[in-house]
Amino acid sequence: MTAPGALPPGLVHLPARLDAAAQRALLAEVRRAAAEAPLFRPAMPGSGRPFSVRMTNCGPLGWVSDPAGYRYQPLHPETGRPWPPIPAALLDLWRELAGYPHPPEACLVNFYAPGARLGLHQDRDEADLAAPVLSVSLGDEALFRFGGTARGGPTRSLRLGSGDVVVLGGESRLAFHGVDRIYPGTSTLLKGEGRINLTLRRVTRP
Ligand SMILES: O=C(O)CCC(=O)C(=O)O
Ligand SMILES: [Fe+2]
Repeated sequence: MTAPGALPPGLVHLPARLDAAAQRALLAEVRRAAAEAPLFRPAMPGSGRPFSVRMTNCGPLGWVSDPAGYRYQPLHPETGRPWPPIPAALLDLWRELAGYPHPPEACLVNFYAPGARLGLHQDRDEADLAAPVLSVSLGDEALFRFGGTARGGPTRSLRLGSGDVVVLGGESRLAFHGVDRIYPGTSTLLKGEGRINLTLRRVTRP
């Protein structure tokens, strides 16, 4: 599935960076966070078309999307409460891997049920593009597609498994990327089928 050859500069894939115990511990943290800040279904700006992915957030800021647009906000759109804190294990991972001296402000939690996908996009709602985007996968495998920084350019695919970390930094910070599909039944980490992706981002300039 993965095209041969090196990944583009700034795109780092660390397969199974978290071992099984670390994945279980992180999943327990994510469950606690989702109990406090329930998953919600975002909608596309303008059309209001619902995402197939459900989301929640941890951290001082959370990413939301609704007919009014994409934005970061400090409060959950449905409960009106602040997002729970980012799990310490994720902050440690950021310190180790981000190459950026300030903490992330948002941890977007994406839940992909079988059939969910995320179209090709750039992560560009952040003011400080010097910070990378760092994401961790938990649960079923996913087909992750990435390209360059121009829409419509060539793309390649990478299969992401549970515990994998992907960093989009440097020249790849604004690379187009998305998730074409997940592969139900390829992991036993979650109780049922599905995939969780945790995406850490610095939003504001320090
Ligand atoms: O699920 C993934 O691996 C990617 C998620 C993503 O690109 C995003 O939330 O912006
Ligand atoms: Fe993204």
